[in-house]
Amino acid sequence: MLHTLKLLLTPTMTISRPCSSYVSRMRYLMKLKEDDEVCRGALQSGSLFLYHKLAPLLQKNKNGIYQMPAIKTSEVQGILEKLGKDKQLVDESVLIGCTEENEAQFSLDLGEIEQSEVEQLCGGVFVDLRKAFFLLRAHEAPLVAKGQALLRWHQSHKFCSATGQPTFRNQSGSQRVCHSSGFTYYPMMAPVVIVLVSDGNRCLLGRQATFPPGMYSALAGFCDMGETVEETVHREIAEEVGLEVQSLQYSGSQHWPFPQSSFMVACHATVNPDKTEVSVDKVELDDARWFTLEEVTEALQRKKPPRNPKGEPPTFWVPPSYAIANRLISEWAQQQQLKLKRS
Ligand SMILES: NC(=O)C1=CN([C@@H]2O[C@H](COP(=O)(O)OP(=O)(O)OC[C@H]3O[C@@H](n4cnc5c(N)ncnc54)[C@H](OP(=O)(O)O)[C@@H]3O)[C@@H](O)[C@H]2O)C=CC1
Ligand SMILES: [Mg+2]
Repeated sequence: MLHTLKLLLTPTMTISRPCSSYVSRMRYLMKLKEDDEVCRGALQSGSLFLYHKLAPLLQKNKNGIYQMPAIKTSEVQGILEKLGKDKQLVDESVLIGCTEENEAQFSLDLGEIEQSEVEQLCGGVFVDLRKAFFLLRAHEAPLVAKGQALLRWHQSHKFCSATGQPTFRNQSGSQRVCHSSGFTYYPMMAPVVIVLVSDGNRCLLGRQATFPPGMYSALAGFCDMGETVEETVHREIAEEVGLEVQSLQYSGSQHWPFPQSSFMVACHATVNPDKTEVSVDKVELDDARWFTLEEVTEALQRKKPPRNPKGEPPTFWVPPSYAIANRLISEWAQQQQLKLKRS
């Protein structure tokens, strides 16, 4: 049965694409990761998101909204030919997903080509990823981050760490192999906990010296080898602000591309309301303090870094909506408002 399927999915044939369910899309993507020939065929009929030195290409539509354009592979090959480049460059694309109609989507970095030439022919601009996050609509941010993270991983894993020999990727880019050691390398994310601590009435937010002025966020920290998420939460809160977590509730997760790929596990935590004195670890944090519901509600309404009159202390604001920290802070504010309504 599997053999028959393989024969049917030759690169020159188009896979029949009736309205796809989630399961069929996932199975299709699995197939593309496993079978280089099928993936090559999907690349030819699919589309590409372009990057230049890891900065994604954005286009502004006629309504002034920025989008990350998906450009047909054949079109990109045409652009490469116009620029006198080898159209086989598209083979360096990495698979990042597929549309509801099972059209495969890839990302490709054209960093070796003059940036302005590509921008001119594509009718867009390459924008730093952090800036792109602010410009794109929230649902596009995960895709642009995933594309960049995979390209970055390939760029920094060209050699085997055991033998120093080159590693070779499969067509989809889901792995790299060292033929000398036989090691297979997979794209990795570093697990990180992000925690919104509450004492029942206030929430605790901190800022690192590198944050923009006035921005406070939920506390975060990398998981140590061998730790559970629960253990990391307890340790990080003890280390960074000197408090003991009493209870913990999972909220959600997010892939975070900065500075390298992290897997953010977001939780709400409570501490004993009689033991809330904060002792900040000044190596990790510039400041950490308790905020009231009123302060947090106002900060959530400030969409962008607020402008400050010279000499005034910076206005308090929180990370934008694409960051999972914002979700934790919004959830806490909603819970507090509900509590107030009920009392
Ligand atoms: N999406 C969101 O809403 C938010 C995301 N974040 C992200 O969470 C991440 C972790 O937060 P942060 O408070 O900095 O973490 P930590 O509190 O763990 O402190 C960072 C320090 O941990 C050490 N460290 C241990 N393991 C790693 C690793 N795998 N990669 C990098 N450093 C490591 C480094 O110290 P040393 O070099 O001394 O060993 C580093 O300076 C950051 O990448 C940040 O961007 C943070 C807040 C909001
Ligand atoms: Mg931290």
